[in-house]
Amino acid sequence: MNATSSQPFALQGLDLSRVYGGFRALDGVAISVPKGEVRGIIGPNGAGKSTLMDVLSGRAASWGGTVRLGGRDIGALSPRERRQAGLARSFQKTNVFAELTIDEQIRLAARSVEIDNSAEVLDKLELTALRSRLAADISYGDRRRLDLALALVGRPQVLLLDEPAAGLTVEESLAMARLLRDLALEWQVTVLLVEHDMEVVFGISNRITVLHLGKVLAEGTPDEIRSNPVVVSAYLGSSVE
Ligand SMILES: Nc1ncnc2c1ncn2[C@@H]1O[C@H](COP(=O)(O)OP(=O)(O)OP(=O)(O)O)[C@@H](O)[C@H]1O
Repeated sequence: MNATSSQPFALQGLDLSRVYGGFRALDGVAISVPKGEVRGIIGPNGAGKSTLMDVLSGRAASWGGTVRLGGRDIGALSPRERRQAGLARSFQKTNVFAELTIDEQIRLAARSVEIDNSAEVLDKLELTALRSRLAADISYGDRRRLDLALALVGRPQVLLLDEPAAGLTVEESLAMARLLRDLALEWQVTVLLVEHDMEVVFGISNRITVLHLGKVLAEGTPDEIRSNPVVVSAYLGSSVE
C-alpha cells in the first residue's frame, strides 16, 4: 500500500525534532503513513515514542519539523484544532470521567465534532449494552474500549494510540488488536500505535517503525523488522522469534 503523489499520505512527519535542555529526544524523524494503514511504533524505553506522538498530536510545547494531515500542514494547529481536522489521540492512561455514564461521555465528545457517529461507535466497540452505566462501574477492559470510543467519535482520519493494550489480559489484548485491525479496514482509519505488547504490534501492523535514541532505526513489514539484525541486536533480542 503506497501513497502516490496524487494521493497524499494520511499522516506525515518530516524532520521532526524535540530537544529537552541539550538532549535530543527526537532527532530528524521522518514518518509517512498511507491511508488505512496500521503503523506500529516500537523501540526501547526512552527511544522517543511518546515524544513523537506528542509532536504529531500538537501536545509538544516546542518542536521542529513539519506535520501534515492528508497533505495539509497542521503544524500551527492546537491539539483541539488537530482533533477537529481529523487527528484523534487516545492515551495510555484512560481519559474517561468516572462519574459520567458512557452515554453522557460519548455525547460530550460528539458536541465538538462535525459527524456524529456515536451509535456506530458504541456498537462497534460493544458498549451499547453498557451505555447507561457509570464509567466507575465498568471493568478496566471496558474502560479502555470507552477511551478508544471517545477518540473515534467524529470519524477521525487518523488515530494515535499510546499503549491501548496496557493492563489488559492476554485475551483482552488480542481482542483489542482484532478490533483495531477491523476498524482500519472497515472505516479506513489510519492508526499509529505505540505498544510494548509485541504480539499485538506484530499481529496487526502493516508496517512498523523502530525508534532508537530519537531516530528511526528501521522501518518495514513485521517480517522485515523481525529479521532485521540491527533491530534484533538493538531492541528485540529473541522476544518475537
Ligand atoms: N519533560 C521532559 N523533560 C526532559 N526529558 C524528557 C521529558 N520527556 C521525555 N524526556 C526524555 O526524552 C526521551 C524520550 O522519552 P519518551 O517518553 O518519548 O520515550 P518513549 O520511547 O516513549 O519511552 P517509554 O517506552 O519508556 O514510554 C527520554 O530520554 C526521556 O527521558
